[in-house]
Amino acid sequence: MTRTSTVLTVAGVTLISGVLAYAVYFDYKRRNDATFRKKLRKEKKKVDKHLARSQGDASASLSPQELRQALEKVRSEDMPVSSEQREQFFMTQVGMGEQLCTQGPAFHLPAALCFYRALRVYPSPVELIVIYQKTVPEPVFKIVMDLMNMDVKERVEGYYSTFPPKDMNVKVTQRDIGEGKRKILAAAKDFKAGDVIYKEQPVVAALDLDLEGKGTHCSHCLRQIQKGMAIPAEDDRLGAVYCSKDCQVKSKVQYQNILFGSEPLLPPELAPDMTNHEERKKAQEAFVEYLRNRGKAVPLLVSKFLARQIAHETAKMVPGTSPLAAEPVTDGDYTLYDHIERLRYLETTIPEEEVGLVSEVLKNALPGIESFSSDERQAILAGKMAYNAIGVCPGGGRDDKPAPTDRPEDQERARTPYGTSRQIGCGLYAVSSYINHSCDPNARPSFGSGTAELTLIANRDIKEGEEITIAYVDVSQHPGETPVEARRRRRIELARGWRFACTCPKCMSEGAMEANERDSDVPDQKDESKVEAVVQRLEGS
Ligand SMILES: C[S@@+](CC[C@H](N)C(=O)[O-])C[C@H]1O[C@@H](n2cnc3c(N)ncnc32)[C@H](O)[C@@H]1O
Repeated sequence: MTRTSTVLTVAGVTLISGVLAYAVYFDYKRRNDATFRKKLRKEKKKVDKHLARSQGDASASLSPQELRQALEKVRSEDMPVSSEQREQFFMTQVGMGEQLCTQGPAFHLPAALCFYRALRVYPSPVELIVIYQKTVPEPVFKIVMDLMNMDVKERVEGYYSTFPPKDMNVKVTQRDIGEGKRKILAAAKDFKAGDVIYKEQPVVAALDLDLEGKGTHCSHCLRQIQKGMAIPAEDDRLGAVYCSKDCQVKSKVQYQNILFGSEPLLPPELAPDMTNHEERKKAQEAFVEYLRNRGKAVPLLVSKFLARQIAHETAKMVPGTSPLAAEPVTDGDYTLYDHIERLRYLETTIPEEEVGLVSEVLKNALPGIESFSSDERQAILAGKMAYNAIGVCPGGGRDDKPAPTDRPEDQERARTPYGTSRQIGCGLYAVSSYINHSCDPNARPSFGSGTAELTLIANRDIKEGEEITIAYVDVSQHPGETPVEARRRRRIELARGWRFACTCPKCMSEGAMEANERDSDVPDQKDESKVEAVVQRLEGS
């Protein structure tokens, strides 16, 4: 068997037999996540070393400029769109690559470019790399790996040059904080007090559990619904209702059907219906019961995020899927995973029961997908939601939220200057996740449309380049509270919720004035774990 037929036969099994949607999730993840990138670098080193031991080769001495030029050329080419076109393109490129390989070292680069083009359209790049490794001559394989590394690296490093989108008037930069750097959101132009800095839709949002299923608020955009106007979900174990057809459809295709509905996820021609409907219903009912008993938003946010990612990836592969399912968070090439990957998170563990319930729901919707929701992945996502979610408080929020029964340190908090006790729900926002806290913030989140759409408003004039801050907690001085008590209250809340000791200018200057108190209640910023100990001590005092 020739090399060509080896590549085509092995690869063709997946291509021709129709790609099962979930294969892509794992490859996509690996292509984008840190572990995969590490693996790539290791592979590259191995090949480099081996080539260095063998005789010098023309292709081994390609300069980074030559490589970049070649990569840019491939990137500028149009990609085939339909699955048939992609399949045809793949076959042609692999065939040409194989032929060019036989023409000698001078043709190694063009050969590698053909293999690289084929790799770009292949749904399971990791699998294909393994195949290439076994079938493509080593110097050519090395160039393919170099191209892949450069592409992935530039994609990763180029993120903040296109995100946030220019029309949001902000940028993510870094600020030196002595013992390291902290990411900040900075103004990209001057703003006047009262200006709208930007508006942002959530990546995912969830109603507080006491409102979910009550029929009073839209489960998708969180808008309050007038009595009698709620549109019930067609088929939903959580009892979701919507304010409009638009919200109903978006919710269904982005996550609701996967988590709480009963329609098959893939069309029968792509995959026979693999679900056991009774089991799927049972798994969803168990998850809903858990959500209701736990009463916390984070598991719902995590499961909605996972489902949205699955819907998003599936939509890319399945012709005829609603474009709403693949609706990007921002324009551009970056996906949900790119956005969430860069966010900081709180180290957390989640109950084994919760991991199992979410996995069961996903597995019963699309068998095989459960390995996408490992306990580690769910814990990281939960930590990201807990760290970054913002409380949704239209009109300043509500005052009928049931008082929490958990111990103060176990209560769920979302970042909001109005106080978590006033929110109707919370959301994860790709851009607003980067806003740091200040006890004297220069901006505030507002929900003027009555939905989870966040409008960031300037509290005072802000100069281009200045850091934008919001208050994560209620930083006002309450009636009857001294400034010292107010400072202590907000700092305890910050430490309990997000485990950091606030270093905003207001805390620093007040702290300097209250030097004695600072010694006892402001822990060393280097060791955030000490904050918890301080909080415990303060609680007892
Ligand atoms: C949601 S993230 C904000 C973006 C973050 N600075 C980053 O580098 O990605 C929140 C985290 O930033 C840090 N942070 C935000 N405001 C702070 C403040 N006023 N003082 C100290 N740390 C702060 C804390 O570690 C906090 O948990």
